[in-house]
Amino acid sequence: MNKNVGSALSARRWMRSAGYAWAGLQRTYRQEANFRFEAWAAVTALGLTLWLDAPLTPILLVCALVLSLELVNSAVEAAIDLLSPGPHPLAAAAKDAAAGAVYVAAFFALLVGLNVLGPPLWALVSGR
Ligand SMILES: Nc1ncnc2c1ncn2[C@@H]1O[C@H](COP(=O)(O)OP(=O)(O)OP(=O)(O)O)[C@@H](O)[C@H]1O
Repeated sequence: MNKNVGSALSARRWMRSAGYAWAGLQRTYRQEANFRFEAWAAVTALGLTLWLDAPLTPILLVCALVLSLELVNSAVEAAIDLLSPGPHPLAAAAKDAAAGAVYVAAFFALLVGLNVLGPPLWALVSGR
């Protein structure tokens, strides 16, 4: 196959996959209150980081981790609801573990946030 035709096809495939991913993000944002809360918490944390001129990389990483895990948690919930509409101990185990992953990430994200943003915020409010 001509090299240019090949790259045009992969670019089109990539655009189509990105479209599905964007639809997944929008659907999760509409349907999951936790995802909306975490998305706005991430926007706030990033805004504060830029305003305080604090290190951006750890905040970017923990925001990406929490939001990605919430998306995976939503995917697990949807798959379990499809596969096991009635109660089942394995369905509970899968959903609880996926939810646990989000909480572990959120807990450590909170610690990173306090560690990175706490000192400059404290200096600002205490006037030091
Ligand atoms: N099919 C099932 N069988 C057994 N237990 C289930 C089942 N579905 C849900 N559960 C239990 O209920 C809990 C809540 O599940 P649910 O699907 O309602 O998620 P949720 O708490 O509404 O999450 P979110 O708020 O993110 O949508 C699960 O963690 C699990 O313990």
